[in-house]
Amino acid sequence: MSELRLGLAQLNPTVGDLLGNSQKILQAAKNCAFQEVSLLITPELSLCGYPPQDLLLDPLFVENCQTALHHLALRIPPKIGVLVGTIFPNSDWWQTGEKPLFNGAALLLDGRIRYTFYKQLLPDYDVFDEHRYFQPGAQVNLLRWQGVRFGVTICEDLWNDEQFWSGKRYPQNPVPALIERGIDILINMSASPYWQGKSALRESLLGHCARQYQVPVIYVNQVGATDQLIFDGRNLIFDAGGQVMHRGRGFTQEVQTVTYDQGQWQNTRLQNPPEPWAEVGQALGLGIRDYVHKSGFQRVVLGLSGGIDSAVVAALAVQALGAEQVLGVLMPSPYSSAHSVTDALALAANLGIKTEKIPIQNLMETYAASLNPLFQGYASDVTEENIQSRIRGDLLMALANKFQALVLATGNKSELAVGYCTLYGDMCGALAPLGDLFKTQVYALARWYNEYTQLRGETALIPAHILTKAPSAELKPGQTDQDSLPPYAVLDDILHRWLSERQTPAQIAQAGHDPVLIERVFQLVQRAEFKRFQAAPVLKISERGFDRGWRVPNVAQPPRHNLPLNP
Ligand SMILES: Nc1ncnc2c1ncn2[C@@H]1O[C@H](COP(=O)(O)OP(=O)(O)OC[C@H]2O[C@@H]([n+]3cccc(C(=O)O)c3)[C@H](O)[C@@H]2O)[C@@H](O)[C@H]1O
Ligand SMILES: Nc1ncnc2c1ncn2[C@@H]1O[C@H](COP(=O)(O)OP(=O)(O)OP(=O)(O)O)[C@@H](O)[C@H]1O
Ligand SMILES: NC(=O)CC[C@H](N)C(=O)O
Repeated sequence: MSELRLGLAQLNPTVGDLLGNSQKILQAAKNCAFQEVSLLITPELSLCGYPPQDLLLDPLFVENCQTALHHLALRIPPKIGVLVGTIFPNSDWWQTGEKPLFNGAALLLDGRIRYTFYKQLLPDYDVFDEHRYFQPGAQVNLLRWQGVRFGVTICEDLWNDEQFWSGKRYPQNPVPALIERGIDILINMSASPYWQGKSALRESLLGHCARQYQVPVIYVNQVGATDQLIFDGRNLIFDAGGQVMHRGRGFTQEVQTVTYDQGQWQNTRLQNPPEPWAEVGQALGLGIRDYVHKSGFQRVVLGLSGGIDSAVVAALAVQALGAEQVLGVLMPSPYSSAHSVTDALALAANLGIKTEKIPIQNLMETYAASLNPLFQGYASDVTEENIQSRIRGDLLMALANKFQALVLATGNKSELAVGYCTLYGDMCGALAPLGDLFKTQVYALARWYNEYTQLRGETALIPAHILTKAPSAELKPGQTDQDSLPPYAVLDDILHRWLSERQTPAQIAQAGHDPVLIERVFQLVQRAEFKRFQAAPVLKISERGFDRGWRVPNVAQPPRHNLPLNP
C-alpha cells in the first residue's frame, strides 16, 4: 500500500439547503484537491443535512437531492474521490412493502457517481426516527480505492459492538462481514448529536472497534446545530491498536488532511478535550448561533430580571452572536426588588449589551381594570402573578416583531420538569437554551464563566450578587422559589436520578431522599407534561432531556406506584 492522502471534512450543513451544502462540499473538495488528497470523506447525509425528518416524505425533496448529487459530481475537481452522505430512492419499495429510501453515501469521481453504499443499522431510539423513512442496506460496503480496501459504514453501523455493550443492540452487525473481506481501513460517516459525556463514549466505542478488529478507524462527524440537536464534530482517527491518533476540533467546521503510509498516520493533531463546562458553553453557543442564523435572524431579545437564568442566557447569547446582537429588557413591576434592576444593569455592562427598561405597572393596572369586574369575590392568586409574566412575554414578542429578532426563553430543566413556569409568560420564546440544564447546573455554568473571565484578568462576567441571592420569580412580595419547591440541590438530585439514571422511587429513597417528597416530585413532573408540550424548543445537552427524544403523551394517566389491582 503506497502513501495515501485523505481529507476529513467536518462540515456544518443546513438541513434542506442543497445548494449551500453542495457548495461546502465542493469547497472542501477543491481545497483538498489542491493538497493532492485522493479521497475526501464527509459526514452522514452531508448533502441534505441531518436529520431531514419528514422532508424525506416529500417527493420533490428526494428529487432535488438526486439532482444536487449529480450536479455536485460534475463540479468536483478531477481525480479526487469524494464520499458524500446522501439519500437514495429504493426503486422496489412499492412492490416489496419496503421503505422508500436508503440512507447512504455516494463516491463521486470525475463527474460520475462511481459507487453507492447504504446504511444498515437504523436507529429509532431517543431522538432518532430512521425506520420511519429508510430501508436498511444489505450489501457489504467495500470500497477499493488506489490499492486500499476501505469498509464504509454510516454512523449507527458501528454502534452494535456486542462485546462493548455486553449484548446485541440489533440482530445484525455490518462490521464482521467487512473484516472478513480483509479491509485496511474502516470509515464511519456520522451525524452524532452531542450530549455531555457522548464524546468519551464515542472514543471508547470506536477505539474498542479498532482494537477488536485490528483495523484503523476514521470517524467523520457533522458539526453545527439542527433545531434542538447540536453536533460537535470532533473527527477521530484510531490506529489498529485502538489508540487515538487524531482528534479534530469540537463545535467548529474544519477540513483536515492526513496521510496514511505503511500503517503510520501523519499530519494528525490531538486536540485536548475542553473542560466540562467550557464544552457545555461551546455547545449551547453553537446551538443558539445556528438556530438564529439558520432561521434567517441575527438578533435576540430576552428579559433581564437580575436572576441567574437570564444572566446565563444573556452570556451565552453574547458568546454566540456578539454583544451588538443581544438586547436585554428590564421590566420591573411593583414587586421587583431594587437589585433586580441594578444586578441586570451590572450584568449588561459586563457583557456590553444594550438594555431597555419598560416598567410594567401601568399594564398590570390596565389588566386589573379589565378583569376585576369579572373576578369580584375571588381572592388574588396565581392568576395575577401569571399576568405579570405574560405581560413581559408579550412585550418581548412585540420587540422581536418590530426589530426582526427572536426571543430567548430563560427557563431551565428543573422548572420545565415540575411546571414552575408560566404558559405564554416566561415560557414564551423561540428557543430555550437552558431547558436541558438543571438549576444547579445553571449555577455551575455561571461559576465557570466567572472563573474563565477572572483567569483572563477580567471582571467576573456574572455579578457576584446574582450568584448569591435566593432565586425568586418576584411575582408577589417577598416570594422565593423555595416557597414552592424543595431546595434545588434536593430537587435536582431526585430529578437526575429519575430522569437520567432511570432509578425507581425505592432506589431514590435508598439514596436518602424523603419518600413523600419523591412522590410529590413525580406527580409535579407528570402533571407538567402539558407545559412541556407547548414549551420553546430545548437545546439538547444531556442523554435524556425534554427534547424531541422525550415522547410522553400529554393527555394520559401516568404510571402509578402501588397500582390497585382490584379497584
Ligand atoms: N392538560 C392541560 N393541557 C393544556 N393546558 C392545561 C392543562 N392543564 C392545565 N392547563 C392550563 O394551564 C393553566 C395553568 O398553567 P399556567 O397558566 O402556566 O399557570 P400555573 O402553572 O398555575 O402557574 C405558574 C407557576 O409558575 C411559577 N413561576 C415560577 C418562576 C417564574 C415564573 C414566571 O412566570 O416568571 C412563574 C409561578 O409561581 C406559578 O407557580 C391552567 O389554568 C389551564 O388553563
Ligand atoms: N423584572 C423583570 N424584568 C425583565 N424580565 C423579567 C423580570 N422578571 C422576570 N423576567 C423574565 O422572566 C424570566 C423568569 O423569571 P425568573 O425570576 O423565574 O428567572 P430568573 O430571574 O432569570 O432567575 P431566578 O430563577 O434566579 O430568579 C426571567 O429569566 C426573565 O427573562
Ligand atoms: N445518525 C446516527 O446513526 C446516530 C446514532 C449514533 N448512535 C449516535 O448518536 O452517534
